[in-house]
Amino acid sequence: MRTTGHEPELQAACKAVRLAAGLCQRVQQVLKDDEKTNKLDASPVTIADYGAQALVAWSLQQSLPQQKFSMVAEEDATDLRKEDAADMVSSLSKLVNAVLTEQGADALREGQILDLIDTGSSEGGSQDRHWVLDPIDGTRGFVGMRQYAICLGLLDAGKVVAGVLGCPNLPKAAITDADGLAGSALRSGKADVGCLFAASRGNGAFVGSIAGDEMPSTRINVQEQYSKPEEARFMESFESRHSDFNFSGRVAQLLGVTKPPLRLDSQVKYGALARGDAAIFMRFPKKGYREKIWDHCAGAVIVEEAGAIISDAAGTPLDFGKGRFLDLQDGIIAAPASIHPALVKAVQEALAQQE
Ligand SMILES: Nc1ncnc2c1ncn2[C@@H]1O[C@H](COP(=O)(O)O)[C@@H](O)[C@H]1OP(=O)(O)O
Ligand SMILES: [Mg+2]
Ligand SMILES: [Mg+2]
Ligand SMILES: [Mg+2]
Repeated sequence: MRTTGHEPELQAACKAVRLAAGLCQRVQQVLKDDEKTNKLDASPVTIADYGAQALVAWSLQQSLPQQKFSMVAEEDATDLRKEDAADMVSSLSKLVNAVLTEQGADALREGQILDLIDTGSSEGGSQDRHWVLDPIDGTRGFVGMRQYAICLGLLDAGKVVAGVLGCPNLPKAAITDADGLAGSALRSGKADVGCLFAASRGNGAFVGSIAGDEMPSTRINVQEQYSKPEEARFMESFESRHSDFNFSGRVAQLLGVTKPPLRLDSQVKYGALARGDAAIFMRFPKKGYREKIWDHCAGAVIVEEAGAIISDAAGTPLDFGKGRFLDLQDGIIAAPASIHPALVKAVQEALAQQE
C-alpha cells in the first residue's frame, strides 16, 4: 500500500480488527463444536460482541498512544454493570484475557474491560476524529455460521477517511455465480476463508488475508462495466426482515438484471462489491428503521476507494457527520460509478410505482 494519508491509523485499525476477529473465531469455534447450538442462549454471542469491542478499544489506544481517543460503537456496558451480570462479566473477562495474554499483553481487570467497552459512547459528529465500530456486524450470520464482519472506520470532520472490514468467513476466492445460486448463505468452513479489507481516502482499496500481520496489499476494484444488464448480479441482506426483497426485485427487473441476488449477512457485502463479486448493493429496511453509522462507515470508504458510489435511495451521499445515526431516505444503494445513475433511476421508478 502507498504510505501516504492515514497510514498509521490504517495499520492500527487492521491490528485491532484482527485481534477482535481472533476473539470472534474462538467463540464461533465453541458454537460450532456444540451440537446443541440451537439450544444455547444468546450469551456466547453477546460476549463476543462485548469482547470484540473491548479489544478494539484497547488495541487502538495501545497503537496510537499520542492520539486523543474517541469512539462511536454499537455496544455499551450498561447491562454488564447490573448485579445479575456477574457470571457473564466473568466469562467475558476470561475470553478477553485469553486473547490478550496470547499476545503477550497483561491481563485486564473486569472493571477495565467494562470501561473499554464504554469508550464507544461518543456521539461522533462533524468535528474532530472519531473511530466508528461495529464489533460484530451481522450477529445473525455469526450465530448461523454464515457471514459476519468486524467493521472499523475513522471519521475526520464528519468524513470517513479510513475503513477496515474483517471478514473471517469470507472465501478468499471471488464468489461465483455457482456459489450465488447454490447457497448464497456461504456457510463457513467450506473453503479457504478469511479476508481483511482496508482503504484510506485517496489511496485505493486493498484486500489481504485476515491471518498473519501483513497489511492488505492486493488492490481491488469494482466491476467497472457490465455490457449487458443480464450479466450483473446484485447483493442484499441474507435476512428478509432487514431489507424489502420484493422491492429490490422490482428494481432489479427495471434495470434488466435477471440473475438471482447474492444474499450475504453484514458489511461483508461491501467487501464483496469492492472486489467485484457482484455489481450492485441494495438495502431497503422497513419504514421507521434508523440506520446507524457503524453499519456502513467502514464499508463506505472501501467501496468508494474501489470505484463505487454509495448513496441513499435518492442518490444523496451518506452523511456520517450527524451523530450516531444516518439520516437518509428510503434505503442505501451502491454500485460502480458507471452503473449508479441507472440504479438511482430504477429505484425512483420503483418507488413511484408503489405510490
Ligand atoms: N430490523 C432490522 N432492519 C434492518 N437491519 C437490522 C435490523 N435489525 C438489526 N439490523 C442490522 O442489520 C445489519 C445486518 O446487515 P444485513 O441485514 O445486511 O446482514 C446489522 O447491523 C444488524 O445489526 P447487528 O450489527 O446487531 O447484527
Ligand atoms: Mg451492525
Ligand atoms: Mg453489531
Ligand atoms: Mg447488534
